[in-house]
Amino acid sequence: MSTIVHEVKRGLAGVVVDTTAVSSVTAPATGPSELLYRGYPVQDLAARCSLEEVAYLLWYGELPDARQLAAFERAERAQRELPDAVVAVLDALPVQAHPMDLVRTAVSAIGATWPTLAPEERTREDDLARALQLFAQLPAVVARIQRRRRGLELLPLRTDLGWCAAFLAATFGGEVAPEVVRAFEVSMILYAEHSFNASTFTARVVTSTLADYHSAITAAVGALKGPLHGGANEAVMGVLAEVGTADRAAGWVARARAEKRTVMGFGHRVYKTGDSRVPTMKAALDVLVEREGRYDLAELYDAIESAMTEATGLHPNLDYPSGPAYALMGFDTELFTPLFVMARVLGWTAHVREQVEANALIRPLSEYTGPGRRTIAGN
Ligand SMILES: CC(=O)SCCNC(=O)CCNC(=O)[C@H](O)C(C)(C)COP(=O)(O)OP(=O)(O)OC[C@H]1O[C@@H](n2cnc3c(N)ncnc32)[C@H](O)[C@@H]1OP(=O)(O)O
Ligand SMILES: O=C([O-])CC(=O)C(=O)O
Repeated sequence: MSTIVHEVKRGLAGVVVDTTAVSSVTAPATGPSELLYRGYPVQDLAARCSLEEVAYLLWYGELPDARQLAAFERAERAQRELPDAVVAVLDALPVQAHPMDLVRTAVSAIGATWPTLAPEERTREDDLARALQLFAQLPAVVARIQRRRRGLELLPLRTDLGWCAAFLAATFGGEVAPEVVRAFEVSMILYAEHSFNASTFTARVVTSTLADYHSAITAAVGALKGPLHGGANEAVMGVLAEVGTADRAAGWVARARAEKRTVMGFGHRVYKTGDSRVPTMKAALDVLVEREGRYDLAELYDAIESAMTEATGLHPNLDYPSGPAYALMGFDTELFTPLFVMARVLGWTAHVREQVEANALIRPLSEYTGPGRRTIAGN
């Protein structure tokens, strides 16, 4: 009997599994990397567009004109209130449950308020209606989780404000300063999409079985929770707290290296010369540092980055600046990855549709390494 030996690509590293027109990540071995959403550099989108415009771009392929944007915003604002059934599910769960567990449950519960369609009944319009409702309602879910954790009275989502400003107002109350809203919006635009990362790939795997939209997104939330992926923005705060002060950074990094520890917020599967999104997010963080006078945090941030790059050659990824930025905005650390979900639902949706429209079941092979053929004892 001949044994077939497959070439094993652990972690699918370097494997191109499909095409995509949603975004491109260019990461040369030397020189700067680049991220384009449907052809537009993400830095330009972050500088010039609202999150709603970026949502439209990712889902429809083009930036909206004024009329299209107004209609999109109107439809989004009209759906911000959570269905009673979803509120009941969320409020029945422990207040101190991890917010990612609550968000994952909320996505699934929102999905259960929609009818299940046979695969042949599924349409692009219906999926995008589900996606728009989820995008509109995630701010209510996350604001509710944050305020319940703090024992604060819940606030309704205002409909006279854009998605970012309405979310921040519902989370923190009162008028949120425009520079804080802008820093938050930049983070959302940077987090919105990143090709075949683990959570997006998860959404595509689930979609490839012809499962529904909310099943794909619920699974993607689960994949994002892990600290090697979206959970790193939460875990970065542990690194900053452990190091404590800038003068301790070099010694801490040397010890982490000796202990072969993974330092959260550094390294990337694709970017090896630096994450193209980091400078834009660092500039947003700097605005918040200036506003809050937290120069100690900025010094600590820089000291860890320098020590890591010098000792390991690893560069920060987007989670490194976004973690402290969310802390300075006033979110609990456990809320950081749910914020990532709120943005990445845009990219997941675009990929779900791309997968549906040119589907091939995703089912790789494995190389078996267990015992050879054997007989059950006594037979
Ligand atoms: C928005 C995002 O999701 S970005 C990613 C967020 N995740 C993190 O910040 C978690 C920390 N980073 C990591 O664990 C990794 O860099 C990953 C998982 C992101 C990428 O990992 P991979 O592509 O598999 O890189 P790989 O593990 O091959 O790393 C190459 C080498 O660098 C080391 N390395 C990579 N990242 C780190 C890190 N953050 N800290 C310490 N060492 C690291 C690895 O141990 C490995 O060393 P070795 O060759 O001696 O074994
Ligand atoms: O692409 C990746 O592997 C992780 C990442 O940066 C993202 O999802 O934004």
